[in-house]
Amino acid sequence: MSQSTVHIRSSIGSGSGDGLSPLAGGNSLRIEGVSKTFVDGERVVEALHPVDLAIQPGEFVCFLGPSGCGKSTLLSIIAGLEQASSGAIFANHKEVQGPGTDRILLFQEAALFPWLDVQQNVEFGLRQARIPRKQRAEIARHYLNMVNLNGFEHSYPHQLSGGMRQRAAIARALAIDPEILLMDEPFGALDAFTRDKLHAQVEAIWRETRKTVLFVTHNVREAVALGDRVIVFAPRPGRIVRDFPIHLPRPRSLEDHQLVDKAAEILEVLRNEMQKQEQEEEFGSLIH
Ligand SMILES: Nc1ncnc2c1ncn2[C@@H]1O[C@H](COP(=O)(O)OP(=O)(O)OP(=O)(O)O)[C@@H](O)[C@H]1O
Repeated sequence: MSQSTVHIRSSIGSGSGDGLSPLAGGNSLRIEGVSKTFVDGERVVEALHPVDLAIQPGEFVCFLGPSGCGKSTLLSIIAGLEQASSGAIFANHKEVQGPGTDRILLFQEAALFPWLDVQQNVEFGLRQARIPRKQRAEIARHYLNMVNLNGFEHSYPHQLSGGMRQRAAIARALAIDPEILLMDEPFGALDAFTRDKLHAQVEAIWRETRKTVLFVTHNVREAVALGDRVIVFAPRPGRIVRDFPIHLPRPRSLEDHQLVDKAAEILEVLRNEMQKQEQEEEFGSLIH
Protein backbone atom coordinates (compact mmCIF):
# COMPACT_ATOMS: atom_id res chain seq x y z
CA MET A 1 0.00 0.00 0.00
CA SER A 2 1.33 3.43 -0.93
CA GLN A 3 2.03 6.19 1.56
CA SER A 4 -0.67 8.37 0.06
CA THR A 5 -3.23 5.58 0.37
CA VAL A 6 -2.54 5.20 4.06
CA HIS A 7 -2.82 8.92 4.53
CA ILE A 8 -6.18 9.13 2.75
CA ARG A 9 -7.63 6.36 4.81
CA SER A 10 -6.90 8.08 8.05
CA SER A 11 -8.09 11.43 6.68
CA ILE A 12 -11.39 10.00 5.47
CA GLY A 13 -11.82 7.95 8.63
CA SER A 14 -11.50 10.95 10.86
CA GLY A 15 -13.40 13.24 8.46
CA SER A 16 -16.45 10.98 8.18
CA GLY A 17 -16.63 10.46 11.92
CA ASP A 18 -17.71 6.83 11.49
CA GLY A 19 -15.13 5.66 14.01
CA LEU A 20 -13.85 2.86 11.78
CA SER A 21 -10.32 1.70 12.17
CA PRO A 22 -9.89 -0.17 8.91
CA LEU A 23 -6.17 -0.65 9.25
CA ALA A 24 -6.53 -2.56 12.50
CA GLY A 25 -6.73 -6.16 11.37
CA GLY A 26 -8.35 -5.47 7.97
CA ASN A 27 -11.99 -5.81 7.12
CA SER A 28 -14.38 -8.69 7.20
CA LEU A 29 -18.08 -8.78 6.45
CA ARG A 30 -20.61 -10.71 8.48
CA ILE A 31 -24.21 -11.03 7.39
CA GLU A 32 -26.49 -12.41 10.09
CA GLY A 33 -30.08 -13.39 9.36
CA VAL A 34 -30.59 -10.56 6.86
CA SER A 35 -33.96 -10.63 5.13
CA LYS A 36 -35.99 -8.16 3.12
CA THR A 37 -39.70 -8.00 2.43
CA PHE A 38 -41.10 -5.23 0.25
CA VAL A 39 -44.68 -4.23 0.90
CA ASP A 40 -46.27 -2.27 -1.91
CA GLY A 41 -49.97 -1.78 -1.18
CA GLU A 42 -51.53 -5.26 -1.39
CA ARG A 43 -48.38 -6.73 -2.89
CA VAL A 44 -45.85 -8.36 -0.55
CA VAL A 45 -42.55 -9.52 -2.06
CA GLU A 46 -40.13 -11.61 -0.02
CA ALA A 47 -37.07 -10.34 -1.88
CA LEU A 48 -34.63 -12.06 0.45
CA HIS A 49 -35.14 -15.00 2.77
CA PRO A 50 -32.82 -14.74 5.83
CA VAL A 51 -29.18 -14.89 4.69
CA ASP A 52 -26.13 -15.76 6.78
CA LEU A 53 -22.69 -15.22 5.29
CA ALA A 54 -19.15 -14.57 6.46
CA ILE A 55 -16.71 -12.98 4.03
CA GLN A 56 -13.00 -12.91 4.69
CA PRO A 57 -10.81 -9.84 4.17
CA GLY A 58 -9.60 -9.67 0.58
CA GLU A 59 -11.99 -12.33 -0.73
CA PHE A 60 -13.49 -11.97 -4.21
CA VAL A 61 -17.06 -13.22 -3.89
CA CYS A 62 -19.52 -13.45 -6.78
CA PHE A 63 -23.28 -13.45 -6.25
CA LEU A 64 -24.82 -15.40 -9.11
CA GLY A 65 -28.45 -15.98 -9.97
CA PRO A 66 -31.30 -15.18 -12.34
CA SER A 67 -33.26 -11.95 -12.26
CA GLY A 68 -35.28 -11.24 -9.14
CA CYS A 69 -33.46 -13.46 -6.64
CA GLY A 70 -32.44 -10.64 -4.30
CA LYS A 71 -28.78 -10.14 -5.27
CA SER A 72 -29.08 -6.38 -5.75
CA THR A 73 -31.26 -6.08 -2.67
CA LEU A 74 -28.58 -7.75 -0.54
CA LEU A 75 -25.86 -5.55 -2.06
CA SER A 76 -27.90 -2.40 -1.36
CA ILE A 77 -28.41 -3.50 2.25
CA ILE A 78 -24.66 -4.10 2.63
CA ALA A 79 -24.04 -0.65 1.09
CA GLY A 80 -26.39 0.82 3.71
CA LEU A 81 -28.75 2.20 1.04
CA GLU A 82 -31.60 -0.15 1.89
CA GLN A 83 -32.74 -1.26 5.34
CA ALA A 84 -33.04 -4.94 6.13
CA SER A 85 -36.38 -6.25 7.43
CA SER A 86 -34.47 -8.41 9.91
CA GLY A 87 -30.90 -9.25 10.86
CA ALA A 88 -27.69 -7.25 10.90
CA ILE A 89 -24.54 -6.65 8.88
CA PHE A 90 -21.12 -6.10 10.37
CA ALA A 91 -18.37 -4.54 8.27
CA ASN A 92 -15.01 -4.68 9.98
CA HIS A 93 -16.83 -5.74 13.17
CA LYS A 94 -18.96 -2.62 13.20
CA GLU A 95 -22.70 -2.77 12.54
CA VAL A 96 -23.74 -1.15 9.27
CA GLN A 97 -26.19 1.67 9.97
CA GLY A 98 -26.06 3.47 6.62
CA PRO A 99 -23.73 4.29 3.74
CA GLY A 100 -20.03 4.73 4.53
CA THR A 101 -16.73 5.28 2.77
CA ASP A 102 -15.66 1.77 3.80
CA ARG A 103 -18.20 0.26 1.31
CA ILE A 104 -18.56 1.68 -2.18
CA LEU A 105 -21.26 0.50 -4.59
CA LEU A 106 -20.63 0.49 -8.35
CA PHE A 107 -23.55 0.05 -10.77
CA GLN A 108 -24.03 -1.16 -14.32
CA GLU A 109 -24.14 2.45 -15.50
CA ALA A 110 -21.04 4.24 -14.29
CA ALA A 111 -22.51 7.05 -12.19
CA LEU A 112 -19.96 9.73 -13.11
CA PHE A 113 -20.78 13.43 -12.86
CA PRO A 114 -21.22 14.54 -16.49
CA TRP A 115 -20.13 18.12 -15.76
CA LEU A 116 -16.77 17.03 -14.29
CA ASP A 117 -13.85 15.67 -16.28
CA VAL A 118 -12.31 12.28 -15.45
CA GLN A 119 -9.72 13.67 -13.06
CA GLN A 120 -12.29 15.82 -11.23
CA ASN A 121 -14.60 12.81 -10.97
CA VAL A 122 -11.85 10.70 -9.44
CA GLU A 123 -10.92 13.51 -7.05
CA PHE A 124 -14.52 14.15 -6.00
CA GLY A 125 -14.56 12.05 -2.81
CA LEU A 126 -11.09 13.26 -1.87
CA ARG A 127 -12.19 16.87 -2.18
CA GLN A 128 -15.11 16.12 0.14
CA ALA A 129 -12.66 14.56 2.59
CA ARG A 130 -10.63 17.80 2.37
CA ILE A 131 -7.50 16.16 1.00
CA PRO A 132 -5.11 18.91 -0.18
CA ARG A 133 -5.06 19.62 -3.92
CA LYS A 134 -1.54 18.31 -4.61
CA GLN A 135 -2.21 15.06 -2.83
CA ARG A 136 -5.58 14.66 -4.57
CA ALA A 137 -3.90 14.99 -7.94
CA GLU A 138 -1.26 12.44 -6.94
CA ILE A 139 -3.86 9.91 -5.79
CA ALA A 140 -5.99 10.43 -8.91
CA ARG A 141 -2.91 9.90 -11.09
CA HIS A 142 -2.12 6.67 -9.24
CA TYR A 143 -5.56 5.16 -9.76
CA LEU A 144 -6.06 6.48 -13.31
CA ASN A 145 -2.80 4.78 -14.10
CA MET A 146 -4.04 1.57 -12.47
CA VAL A 147 -7.15 1.50 -14.71
CA ASN A 148 -5.15 2.53 -17.81
CA LEU A 149 -6.83 5.89 -18.25
CA ASN A 150 -3.74 8.07 -18.27
CA GLY A 151 -4.08 10.57 -21.09
CA PHE A 152 -7.85 10.88 -20.51
CA GLU A 153 -7.70 13.00 -17.34
CA HIS A 154 -9.39 15.95 -19.00
CA SER A 155 -11.98 14.07 -21.03
CA TYR A 156 -15.62 14.30 -20.01
CA PRO A 157 -17.74 11.17 -19.44
CA HIS A 158 -19.65 11.63 -22.73
CA GLN A 159 -16.32 11.51 -24.59
CA LEU A 160 -15.49 8.04 -23.23
CA SER A 161 -16.62 4.55 -24.24
CA GLY A 162 -18.78 2.53 -21.82
CA GLY A 163 -15.76 0.48 -20.72
CA MET A 164 -13.69 3.61 -20.10
CA ARG A 165 -16.50 5.17 -18.07
CA GLN A 166 -16.68 2.04 -15.95
CA ARG A 167 -12.89 2.15 -15.44
CA ALA A 168 -13.13 5.81 -14.40
CA ALA A 169 -15.86 4.85 -11.90
CA ILE A 170 -13.59 2.10 -10.53
CA ALA A 171 -10.72 4.61 -10.16
CA ARG A 172 -13.05 7.01 -8.36
CA ALA A 173 -14.13 4.28 -5.96
CA LEU A 174 -10.56 3.12 -5.32
CA ALA A 175 -9.37 6.68 -4.72
CA ILE A 176 -11.28 6.88 -1.46
CA ASP A 177 -9.80 3.55 -0.47
CA PRO A 178 -12.85 1.58 0.70
CA GLU A 179 -12.28 -1.82 2.29
CA ILE A 180 -15.15 -3.31 0.32
CA LEU A 181 -16.08 -2.82 -3.31
CA LEU A 182 -19.68 -3.72 -4.12
CA MET A 183 -20.11 -4.23 -7.86
CA ASP A 184 -23.66 -4.68 -9.19
CA GLU A 185 -23.36 -6.14 -12.70
CA PRO A 186 -20.72 -3.54 -13.51
CA PHE A 187 -20.07 -4.92 -17.01
CA GLY A 188 -23.64 -5.95 -17.83
CA ALA A 189 -24.09 -3.24 -20.44
CA LEU A 190 -20.77 -3.84 -22.24
CA ASP A 191 -19.91 -5.94 -25.27
CA ALA A 192 -18.24 -9.33 -24.70
CA PHE A 193 -14.82 -8.17 -25.90
CA THR A 194 -14.68 -5.14 -23.57
CA ARG A 195 -16.06 -7.26 -20.75
CA ASP A 196 -13.25 -9.83 -21.13
CA LYS A 197 -10.64 -7.08 -21.04
CA LEU A 198 -12.23 -5.58 -17.94
CA HIS A 199 -12.26 -8.96 -16.18
CA ALA A 200 -8.51 -9.13 -16.55
CA GLN A 201 -8.13 -5.55 -15.32
CA VAL A 202 -10.41 -6.00 -12.32
CA GLU A 203 -8.57 -9.15 -11.34
CA ALA A 204 -5.21 -7.37 -11.62
CA ILE A 205 -6.51 -4.42 -9.56
CA TRP A 206 -7.89 -6.79 -6.95
CA ARG A 207 -4.54 -8.62 -6.73
CA GLU A 208 -2.75 -5.30 -6.27
CA THR A 209 -5.16 -3.68 -3.79
CA ARG A 210 -6.50 -6.80 -2.02
CA LYS A 211 -9.91 -5.25 -1.51
CA THR A 212 -12.83 -7.39 -0.48
CA VAL A 213 -15.00 -7.53 -3.61
CA LEU A 214 -18.66 -8.55 -3.87
CA PHE A 215 -19.58 -8.86 -7.52
CA VAL A 216 -23.15 -9.46 -8.75
CA THR A 217 -23.64 -11.20 -12.08
CA HIS A 218 -26.06 -13.33 -14.12
CA ASN A 219 -23.17 -14.82 -16.02
CA VAL A 220 -21.84 -18.16 -14.72
CA ARG A 221 -18.52 -18.01 -16.56
CA GLU A 222 -17.92 -14.44 -15.41
CA ALA A 223 -18.53 -15.57 -11.83
CA VAL A 224 -16.15 -18.54 -12.11
CA ALA A 225 -13.51 -16.45 -13.89
CA LEU A 226 -13.41 -13.88 -11.08
CA GLY A 227 -14.54 -15.41 -7.81
CA ASP A 228 -12.78 -17.13 -4.92
CA ARG A 229 -16.34 -18.12 -4.16
CA VAL A 230 -19.50 -18.23 -6.21
CA ILE A 231 -22.64 -17.88 -4.13
CA VAL A 232 -25.69 -19.09 -6.01
CA PHE A 233 -29.07 -17.43 -5.43
CA ALA A 234 -32.52 -18.65 -6.44
CA PRO A 235 -35.78 -16.67 -6.61
CA ARG A 236 -39.24 -16.68 -4.97
CA PRO A 237 -38.21 -16.12 -2.29
CA GLY A 238 -34.72 -14.78 -3.02
CA ARG A 239 -32.28 -17.02 -1.15
CA ILE A 240 -28.83 -18.59 -1.20
CA VAL A 241 -28.83 -22.18 -2.44
CA ARG A 242 -25.10 -22.99 -2.70
CA ASP A 243 -21.70 -21.55 -1.92
CA PHE A 244 -19.01 -22.88 -4.30
CA PRO A 245 -15.33 -22.33 -3.50
CA ILE A 246 -13.35 -21.81 -6.73
CA HIS A 247 -9.81 -23.09 -6.48
CA LEU A 248 -8.70 -22.56 -10.10
CA PRO A 249 -5.31 -20.91 -10.63
CA ARG A 250 -5.22 -17.21 -11.58
CA PRO A 251 -5.17 -15.41 -13.92
CA ARG A 252 -8.06 -17.40 -15.41
CA SER A 253 -9.09 -17.76 -18.99
CA LEU A 254 -12.75 -18.07 -19.97
CA GLU A 255 -11.74 -20.81 -22.41
CA ASP A 256 -9.90 -22.93 -19.81
CA HIS A 257 -11.56 -26.36 -19.71
CA GLN A 258 -11.53 -26.53 -15.89
CA LEU A 259 -13.31 -23.18 -15.77
CA VAL A 260 -15.84 -24.32 -18.36
CA ASP A 261 -16.47 -27.55 -16.39
CA LYS A 262 -16.93 -25.68 -13.11
CA ALA A 263 -19.34 -23.26 -14.78
CA ALA A 264 -21.34 -26.21 -16.17
CA GLU A 265 -21.51 -27.79 -12.69
CA ILE A 266 -22.81 -24.56 -11.17
CA LEU A 267 -25.30 -24.03 -13.99
CA GLU A 268 -26.65 -27.54 -13.41
CA VAL A 269 -27.27 -26.79 -9.72
CA LEU A 270 -29.01 -23.56 -10.63
CA ARG A 271 -31.16 -25.29 -13.28
CA ASN A 272 -32.19 -28.04 -10.84
CA GLU A 273 -33.08 -25.47 -8.23
CA MET A 274 -35.22 -23.50 -10.70
CA GLN A 275 -36.93 -26.68 -11.88
CA LYS A 276 -37.71 -27.72 -8.31
CA GLN A 277 -39.14 -24.27 -7.71
CA GLU A 278 -41.34 -24.39 -10.80
CA GLN A 279 -42.67 -27.85 -9.85
CA GLU A 280 -43.49 -26.63 -6.33
CA GLU A 281 -45.27 -23.57 -7.73
CA GLU A 282 -47.21 -25.72 -10.21
CA PHE A 283 -48.19 -28.12 -7.42
CA GLY A 284 -49.17 -25.19 -5.18
CA SER A 285 -51.41 -23.75 -7.88
CA LEU A 286 -53.09 -27.16 -8.34
CA ILE A 287 -54.02 -27.59 -4.69
CA HIS A 288 -55.24 -24.02 -4.16
N1 LIG B 1 -38.14 -1.18 -4.10
C1 LIG B 1 -38.79 -2.32 -4.34
N2 LIG B 1 -40.11 -2.42 -4.13
C2 LIG B 1 -40.80 -3.56 -4.34
N3 LIG B 1 -40.20 -4.71 -4.76
C3 LIG B 1 -38.87 -4.67 -4.99
C4 LIG B 1 -38.10 -3.48 -4.80
N4 LIG B 1 -36.79 -3.76 -5.10
C5 LIG B 1 -36.76 -5.05 -5.47
N5 LIG B 1 -37.99 -5.60 -5.41
C6 LIG B 1 -38.35 -6.99 -5.71
O1 LIG B 1 -37.49 -7.83 -4.94
C7 LIG B 1 -37.11 -8.96 -5.69
C8 LIG B 1 -35.59 -9.05 -5.74
O2 LIG B 1 -35.11 -7.98 -6.53
P1 LIG B 1 -33.55 -7.72 -6.80
O3 LIG B 1 -33.43 -6.53 -7.68
O4 LIG B 1 -32.82 -7.72 -5.53
O5 LIG B 1 -33.16 -9.04 -7.60
P2 LIG B 1 -31.84 -9.34 -8.46
O6 LIG B 1 -31.52 -10.74 -8.21
O7 LIG B 1 -30.80 -8.34 -8.18
O8 LIG B 1 -32.42 -9.14 -9.93
P3 LIG B 1 -31.67 -8.50 -11.22
O9 LIG B 1 -30.57 -9.44 -11.53
O10 LIG B 1 -32.73 -8.45 -12.27
O11 LIG B 1 -31.18 -7.14 -10.81
C9 LIG B 1 -37.78 -8.83 -7.06
O12 LIG B 1 -38.97 -9.58 -7.06
C10 LIG B 1 -38.07 -7.36 -7.16
O13 LIG B 1 -39.20 -7.12 -7.96
